[in-house]
Amino acid sequence: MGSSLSVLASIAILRSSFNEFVPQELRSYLLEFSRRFSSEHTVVVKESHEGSTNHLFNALVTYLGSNASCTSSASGPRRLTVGKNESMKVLTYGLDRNSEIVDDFHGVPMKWAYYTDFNSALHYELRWYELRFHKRYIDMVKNKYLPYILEMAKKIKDQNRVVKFFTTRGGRDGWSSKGINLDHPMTFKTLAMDGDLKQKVVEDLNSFIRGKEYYKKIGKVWKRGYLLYGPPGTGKSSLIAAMANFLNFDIYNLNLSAVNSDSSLEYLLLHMSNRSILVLEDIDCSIMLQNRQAGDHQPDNNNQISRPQVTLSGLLNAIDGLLSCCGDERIIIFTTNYKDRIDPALLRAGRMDMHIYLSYCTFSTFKQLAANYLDLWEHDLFSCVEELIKEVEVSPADVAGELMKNTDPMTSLEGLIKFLEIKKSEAKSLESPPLGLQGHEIKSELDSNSLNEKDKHQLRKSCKNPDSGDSTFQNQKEVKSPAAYSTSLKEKEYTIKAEFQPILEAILSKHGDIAANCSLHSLQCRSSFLEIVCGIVHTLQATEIKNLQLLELKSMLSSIRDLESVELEVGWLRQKLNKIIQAMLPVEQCDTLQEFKSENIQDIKEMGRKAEACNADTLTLPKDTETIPSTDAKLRCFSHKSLVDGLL
Ligand SMILES: Nc1ncnc2c1ncn2[C@@H]1O[C@H](COP(=O)(O)OP(=O)(O)OP(=O)(O)O)[C@@H](O)[C@H]1O
Repeated sequence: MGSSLSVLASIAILRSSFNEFVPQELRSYLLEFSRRFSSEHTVVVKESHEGSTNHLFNALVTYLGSNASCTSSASGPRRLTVGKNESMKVLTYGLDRNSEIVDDFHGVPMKWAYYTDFNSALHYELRWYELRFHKRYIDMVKNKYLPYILEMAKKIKDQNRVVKFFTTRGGRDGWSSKGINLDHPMTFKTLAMDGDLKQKVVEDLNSFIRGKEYYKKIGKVWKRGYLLYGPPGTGKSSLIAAMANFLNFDIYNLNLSAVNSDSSLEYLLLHMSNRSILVLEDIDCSIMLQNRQAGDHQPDNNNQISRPQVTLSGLLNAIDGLLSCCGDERIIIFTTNYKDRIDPALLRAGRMDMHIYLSYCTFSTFKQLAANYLDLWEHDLFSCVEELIKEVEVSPADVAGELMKNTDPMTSLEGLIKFLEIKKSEAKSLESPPLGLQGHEIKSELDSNSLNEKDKHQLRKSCKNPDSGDSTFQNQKEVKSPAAYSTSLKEKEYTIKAEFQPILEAILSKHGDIAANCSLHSLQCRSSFLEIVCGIVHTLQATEIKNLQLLELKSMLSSIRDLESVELEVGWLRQKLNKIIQAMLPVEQCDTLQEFKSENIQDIKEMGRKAEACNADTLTLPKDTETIPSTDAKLRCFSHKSLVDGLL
């Protein structure tokens, strides 16, 4: 055994010395001569092929390098190169020049050697691989082995590459050029998800990845869509990171509201790489798609030109039109806090293949979080957490936040229990609000986009009867205490006057984040604008309609138009105001007519006196033109009279 090894070693040394010391021309000649009498076939793979990069050569660098790093037998190479590339997660190996390796393919030895030669005239290093195998395997090499190398090299690269994160701010600007490394540590192991949902997602991803042939067979583009929905902090972004880490797919995060046309969207999609995840977060509020099907520039009903954006049809085409065929292994993910606000066309099967609901924290989710954060699988306090968590709605993010506060399990769990108890009492106080107007009443008043008969009746009544107290908007003093809303306001992060907080909460809970699409980016500016909205609602609530001046309402309307010009979604308030103004117009007219009437009664009396003085009836008008009313005046007098009569 020992002697045969030393013979093999000597042969290897002789061969490499031959390669190193015998000039290339002579080597080629001798090799060519020996091949004539050999049963072996040789295939040469050069670095460049027909003037361009040879992908097979690059695949061999990866494939043979990976094989060489695992081979420790005598068939392995004598010298290896090793390095760490920025785009790779691991060390990568390669054959050093004049090294050889034998790869076993279905029991057939495939003998590889790597050579280099420096061309001093061109100052260029030629590099190539040579494969030697028995002649009878020529078909196997051509049809199976070489394609296998291409596929395996791709797999090895895909497994080891660093996941990148790309983002964009505008369409034509394209994606951030190199992307940044996605260092998100979330994996399916650390992601807390209920029951077998996690398993189902993993299986779905696996069958998608393995499904290339299947997709080809059924004539479907190799892509998959997921809709992730659920309250804030339930793990939608974490699930995306876990998917990207699991598949080693790059993430392309697209803020649709920053893309200003369908063609810009096309441009972005065409410039995404394969094996990537396109993420459209908060799809319900990143863009108003429903009414934007006709074109990029859609004037709204106030004759204002809205900022050009992507249309619904543009987005649909991007997801499953011809455009979607321009890539392979693509995943598209929509996230939303409000599934019901998404156009059904976007959700149908084939576009969004799997709808995944991320729920508030359950006991099972909590246990996974406790294992992650505290290395804790059982504890006496778990039963207490289990009882509380059934009764309150807290997100995994909230629970994770509490568990992170202390590394001591007991202190951490006690902190969490305290937090859950506070949440529970907050929820109770919301269920039984103080006397007077309740939050949902404000909501329902603000909700109705059109005045129904009851509204009109109430409006008329409140205009006629100042003391009825039955106005459309109730006094703000009666609204729930701000404390009851503090948590959700904190989540939205807007900072506004304390007195407006309940109003903002009511607005956000009904209409969602109306500032989500706002063209102003800082929270401070958005908060100031939201404060204006709250101010208008407050005035409407606190003032009897009869005391509101038309002028004041019109000035509110123009403020709302300004707010809409910075993309604040206050259409609901504009419509309400318009209705109020329209309903108030007859009242205003009535006031004018009253004034008109009393003026004309004076006129009529005056004319009567003049007629008596002239000793003539009202139809025989005085000759004196200065005292005779003009035809216009007569007509006015009659029409006033008829109007006055009508009013009296
Ligand atoms: N299911 C979960 N498993 C593990 N950690 C979680 C989970 N959900 C939330 N977290 C923790 O809470 C943080 C915030 O969660 P994440 O951003 O994923 O929620 P989200 O649903 O995307 O929220 P939003 O709707 O506000 O964007 C995460 O960084 C993670 O630490």
